[in-house]
Amino acid sequence: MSLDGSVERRRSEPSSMQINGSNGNANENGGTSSMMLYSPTSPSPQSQSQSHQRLRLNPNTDHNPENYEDLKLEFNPCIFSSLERYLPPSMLTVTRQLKVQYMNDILARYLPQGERIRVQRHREYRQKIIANYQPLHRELYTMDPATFFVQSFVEAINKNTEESLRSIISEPSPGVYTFEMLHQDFCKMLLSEVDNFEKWVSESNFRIMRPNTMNKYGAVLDDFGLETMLDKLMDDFVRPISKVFFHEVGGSTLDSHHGFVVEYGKDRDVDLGFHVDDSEVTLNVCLGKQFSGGDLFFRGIRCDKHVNTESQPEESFDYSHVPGQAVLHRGRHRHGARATKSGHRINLLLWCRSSAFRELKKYQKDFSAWCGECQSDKRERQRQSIAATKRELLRREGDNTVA
Ligand SMILES: O=C(O)CCC(=O)C(=O)O
Ligand SMILES: [Fe+2]
Repeated sequence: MSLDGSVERRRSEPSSMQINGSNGNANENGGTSSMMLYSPTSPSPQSQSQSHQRLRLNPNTDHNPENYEDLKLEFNPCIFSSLERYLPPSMLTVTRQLKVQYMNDILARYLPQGERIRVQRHREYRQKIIANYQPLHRELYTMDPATFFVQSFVEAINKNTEESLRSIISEPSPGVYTFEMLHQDFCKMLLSEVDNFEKWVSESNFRIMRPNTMNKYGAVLDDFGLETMLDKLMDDFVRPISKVFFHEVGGSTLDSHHGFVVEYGKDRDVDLGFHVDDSEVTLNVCLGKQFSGGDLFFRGIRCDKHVNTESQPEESFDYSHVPGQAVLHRGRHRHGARATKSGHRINLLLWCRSSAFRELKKYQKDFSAWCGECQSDKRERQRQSIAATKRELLRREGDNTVA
């Protein structure tokens, strides 16, 4: 594949696309609300033996679920109370203990023990940070649109029409959307909070998890208390935009996120190899500071099957970061970041995911609604079918003439 030259040189496995996943906390909370409504495509031996354990497709809203808070359970007690409404009628009258067993078996099928241990460890990791880290700017931890965002952005979101969104958003290349978003004061404040966090990390010798599998520097904002604020950012700001521009990849059903900062420059990461994100929609906003270089390069949108296919010249697009300005793109839009040549560049990333879209994707083969390669395959099939029809018509015409 002809990728960006500098990226090919830097990476040890240049021929295959990297999937940039989060470190240790991938999709931790994505999917719990809808997963139990679907059966796995190929059931494990364990799940086959338990295939009699079926849940209702829709919750029984007349049923009043039990409280499980007093029990020591492997999963959060709230999940049991919610899940109880999905139990088959015969299970609603059995003892609480039997219900727990039944639901526990079902939940265990979806979250294997290794995964549960990892989630538990990550929860403990976060608790350790929250118990010891003293935030510098408490006002960052609660969403305040008037101080976080520029006025034009808030107004367009408040109007919440396609027209108002289009009035502030540009699409310099298909599928790449840019707009003025963050207030300079907010950028400065977030930069100093990140500095403060990193100072605490180094002074306390705390071993932190980096944001993803490709960056050696940067920090996960969700891990030091900003999760609730970033949830609001996704729910109230990214989702309304994604509903309009990324509907076909679950833009209207984004329900979990991974929020972090990446850092480039001297003593930090230099560039970022060609990759796709573990997200349906990615929000990338430059926070500053002074820098040169660091452009994003895009090379077309692809589904899993076509992720390593050639890109077309018209799919190449370079974007220069501007502090405060947001770039919004599909996670499957192949991209990377060129070397930051001088100064220090820090960007806020919010990988937004849709558990509903991920479930649906398992049953789909044709992604021509958004994958560039599926689209050209489809065009080719249509071209061949038209050519075959024309040949057939000509043949019949010939037959008629002879007759
Ligand atoms: O450095 C950038 O701006 C890109 C970061 C990115 O693509 C990512 O973290 O997934
Ligand atoms: Fe990325």
